[in-house]
Amino acid sequence: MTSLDVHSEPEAQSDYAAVGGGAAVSVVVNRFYELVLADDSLAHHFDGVEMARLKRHQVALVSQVMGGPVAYEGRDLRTAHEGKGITGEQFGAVAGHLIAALAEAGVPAEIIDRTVAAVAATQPDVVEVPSTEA
Ligand code: HEM
Repeated sequence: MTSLDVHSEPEAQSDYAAVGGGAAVSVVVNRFYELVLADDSLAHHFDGVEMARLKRHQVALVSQVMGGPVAYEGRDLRTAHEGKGITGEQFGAVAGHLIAALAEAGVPAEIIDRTVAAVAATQPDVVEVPSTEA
């Protein structure tokens, strides 16, 4: 290795830094909610929800799971989704929109996989009506 090898410490950077930090995460989250609200199977859940606040919390959550210097300080996810009757299918659709928004922003597949795995782990807290498919 020479002193010109700028890639000598690839693991030193968080996924958050690798994708471009807070500005990039904001772009992804804005696009994510555009896709969610355009999806007729999901949009009704967001009637009357203050989207600016929701986006702020979602940016913090995604930043945190990507290893950014941001702490999510919203409600715990079980409390936030309680009583909404969210189904396994709806959860899958929301996760799909997040993947699409990340991919559109040019986020590398490996980082998408890690981010979505962290989000998928929240399923037991969000879903109240398990998918009918086995
Ligand atoms: C894919 C995993 C999901 C994650 C990580 C997630 C994350 C979040 C977060 C961080 C908040 C903000 C909580 C707060 O403001 O304190 C929130 C709120 C909300 N989520 Fe989710 N969510 C997910 C799936 C879903 C699904 C599938 C639906 C329904 C289709 C949904 C509907 C909502 C609604 C309606 C709110 C606003 C609640 C309110 O302010 O009253 N979420 N979610």
